[in-house]
Amino acid sequence: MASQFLPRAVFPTLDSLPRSYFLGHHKAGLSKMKTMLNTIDLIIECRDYRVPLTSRNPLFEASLAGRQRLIVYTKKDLGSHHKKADLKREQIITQWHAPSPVLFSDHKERRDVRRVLEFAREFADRTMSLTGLRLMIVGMPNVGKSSLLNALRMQGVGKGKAAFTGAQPGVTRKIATGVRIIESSEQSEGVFLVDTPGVFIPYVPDAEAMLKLALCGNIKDNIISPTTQADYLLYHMNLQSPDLYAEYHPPTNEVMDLLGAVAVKTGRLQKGGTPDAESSALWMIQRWRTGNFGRFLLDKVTEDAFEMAKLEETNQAPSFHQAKKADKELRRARSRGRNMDVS
Ligand SMILES: Nc1nc2c(ncn2[C@@H]2O[C@H](COP(=O)(O)OP(=O)(O)OP(=O)(O)O)[C@@H](O)[C@H]2O)c(=O)[nH]1
Repeated sequence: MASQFLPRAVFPTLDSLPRSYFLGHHKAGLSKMKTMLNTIDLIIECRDYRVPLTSRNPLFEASLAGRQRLIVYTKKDLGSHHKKADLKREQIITQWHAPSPVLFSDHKERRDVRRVLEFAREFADRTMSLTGLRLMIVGMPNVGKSSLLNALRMQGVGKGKAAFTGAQPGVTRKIATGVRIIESSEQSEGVFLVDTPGVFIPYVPDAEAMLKLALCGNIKDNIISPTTQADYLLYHMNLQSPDLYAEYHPPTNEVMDLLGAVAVKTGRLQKGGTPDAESSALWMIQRWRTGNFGRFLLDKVTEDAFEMAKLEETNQAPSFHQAKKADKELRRARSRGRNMDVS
């Protein structure tokens, strides 16, 4: 009888992974956001549905504190199957943030976009500002801010794209002028939404969190080796079901075996017919990011998970200075060829 496949219960800790991706335009964007706060009536903070704990950026808590905020979990279509368990999970996430309002969105789903618009409309009606309401959309790089803005504008005022979007982070580099998403009415001059550049966490103490953010596309694909990301994806796919990759390989914990099979099946071969592991890894990652290798979360959602994560963050949080120093040391060590990551 064939032995039963056992997925890895934990992913090995990769201490050598970079933990920072805090770029110049992130810092500049955040400073500018702070100076604009007194002209903003409501913040829409976007987080990724697949990583509801990990895509929270503590910088926003510190910098935008005291402002009214709507939290929108984007890319719902990549994590939800619209089943009972998904609704239960969404209830738990909503409770994490009480009393702040929370919505879940797929930018292509009219109903989800309408809910965000309705929230903005009601907020505008309550505020009764004669000069119009100004909203600012913030969040990690590539979380879907500009896509949501475009969807809100299309549905709200029937106008096309106002912001560029793209599959890699860093498409929006500067804070734009507000775009109208709701027409003026008797009560107000309408609602305007200001797009902002994505801002990454200055230092991510947990290597696994960095892998999650890489897989979700919050950092560029060349920061962490694609084969390491694919290995982490394989770890999660195995926890869901090895059937997710059944057309390529039988259940396995060996990423190179799977990548070899993917390379052969998709024609990703180098000279002499050797499998191109890196390009196969990138292909796998892209496929998952478009919902074609399983739709699932990388964070575990439980009632107390949010409080626990915040507590851990307080215990772990190094200062900005420490974070920068640690990252510099790491980069130096990597360039000397020590502490290479597993791939
Ligand atoms: N499946 C799915 N993809 C989405 C959704 N929202 C955005 N995306 C995709 O995610 C990628 C990033 O979207 P953007 O809107 O450019 O993200 P951003 O947050 O503005 O990115 P930065 O400019 O880096 O800050 C694009 O490829 C979008 O098509 C969503 O709800 N579902």
